[in-house]
Amino acid sequence: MLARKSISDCVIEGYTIPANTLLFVNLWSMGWNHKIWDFSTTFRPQRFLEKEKTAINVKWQHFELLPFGTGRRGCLGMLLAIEEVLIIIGTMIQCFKWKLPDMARRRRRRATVDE
Ligand code: HEM
Repeated sequence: MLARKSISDCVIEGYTIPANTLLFVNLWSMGWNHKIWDFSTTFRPQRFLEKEKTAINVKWQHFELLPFGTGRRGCLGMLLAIEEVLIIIGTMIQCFKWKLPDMARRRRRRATVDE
């Protein structure tokens, strides 16, 4: 959960936020928001590679995607983490045989048909 304190009085989308208010950013809701993401409830990692979305990255500039937070208190380990995740996933793919459990396979088939 991202949390920040407002440093001064401000108005956001018509809501007055007094200085020193603790604000929580609902990242879960942003990730599932169909106004931001097509088929937001479907597991489609390729969405990040698709043409219209390629301009969006995780490096603090695009507020629709904030796995590492943003601003002054954004994740200090982001660049290291991005490298590490690639190595970890690559190693796991190489070293194990992967398959979905039956239930997930059925759900995935249904999701593909719905699209
Ligand atoms: C996939 C891996 C990681 C994810 C998703 C992640 C995510 C996050 C998030 C969401 C925050 C809070 C940011 C905010 O409040 O705006 C954070 C803070 C932080 N992360 Fe990470 N992180 C990851 C890996 C790492 C690694 C590998 C390191 C260090 C080597 C690291 C060091 C830190 C530190 C020091 C903070 C606190 C920054 C501050 O409060 O000023 N993180 N991280």
